[in-house]
Amino acid sequence: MERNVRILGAPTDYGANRRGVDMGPSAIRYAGLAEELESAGVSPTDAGDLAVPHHATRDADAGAANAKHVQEVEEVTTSLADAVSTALAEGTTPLALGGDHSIAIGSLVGSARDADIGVIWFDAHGDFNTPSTSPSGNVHGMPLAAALGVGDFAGVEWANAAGLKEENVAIVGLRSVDGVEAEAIRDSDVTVYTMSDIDERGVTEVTNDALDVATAGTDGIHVSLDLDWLDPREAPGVGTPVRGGVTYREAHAAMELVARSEAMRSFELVEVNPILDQHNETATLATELAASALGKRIL
Ligand SMILES: NC(=[NH2+])NCCC[C@H](N)C(=O)O
Ligand SMILES: [Mn+2]
Ligand SMILES: [Mn+2]
Repeated sequence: MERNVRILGAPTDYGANRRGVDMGPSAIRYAGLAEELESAGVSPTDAGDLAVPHHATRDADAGAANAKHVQEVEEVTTSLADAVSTALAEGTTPLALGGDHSIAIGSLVGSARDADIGVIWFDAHGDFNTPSTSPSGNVHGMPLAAALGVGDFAGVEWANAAGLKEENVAIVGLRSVDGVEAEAIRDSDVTVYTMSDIDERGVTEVTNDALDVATAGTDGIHVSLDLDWLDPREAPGVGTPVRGGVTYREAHAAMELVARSEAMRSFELVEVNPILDQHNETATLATELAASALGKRIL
């Protein structure tokens, strides 16, 4: 049966320091997302953009220094969670377009609402900070901890993805982690595959292991793809680039394994920042990787 994909734009940069990632949904659409998805044999429907609160000033309205704009993040992720769970209930695969990575809280809450899910987090970063451990106060460094209810996020209902188990979460491509954040990840039951693991074992074996972790006993998986997972040479248009990421080919290989698993129930592309990009190449890359994850084949 043909897969119907529902595109959900989440044009927010409240979770990030550098402005511009709120233009990600437009950039990804203009790069030809719908056509790319059609070439993968899926039918996309574009549900447009979620409403994001607007401020005339930003820094002055940031709120708590240890969790900047958390009010706005709550608002956006709550509506994204509803849109994701509605998309799933109506038999479509939600594809959220960020926006910064804080939107993952909404994707995870929505995807976990009526199912037991696993998660693969393709990212240079762990995004496992909490307000008390974050060096920056930027919520895009916290969504995984938020959804799992780690530390300060315990019992924070709007942020916790009900029933999501650390045992079913895999981070792939990690190469930048803060001190206390690293301890929290080590103390958790989340499985981490660093770039060194990819160097040693190859992206295929690592991704297959991550798929095993995320699918074990679950109804399906959420795939969160932060474009800074790739090397900045391939994906320059991101706010927090880190050298030493995966190549274009490695990224496609991983996405093709995601497609082959047929386990993906929800998906997101985050952290594309057109202001920092060159000729929309990072957005274009995002569309190509989405097509691979949704089953595009050469022949
Ligand atoms: N989704 C991202 N790009 N996250 C970057 C997080 C960077 C850093 N660890 C922080 O907490 O601020
Ligand atoms: Mn990242
Ligand atoms: Mn991230």
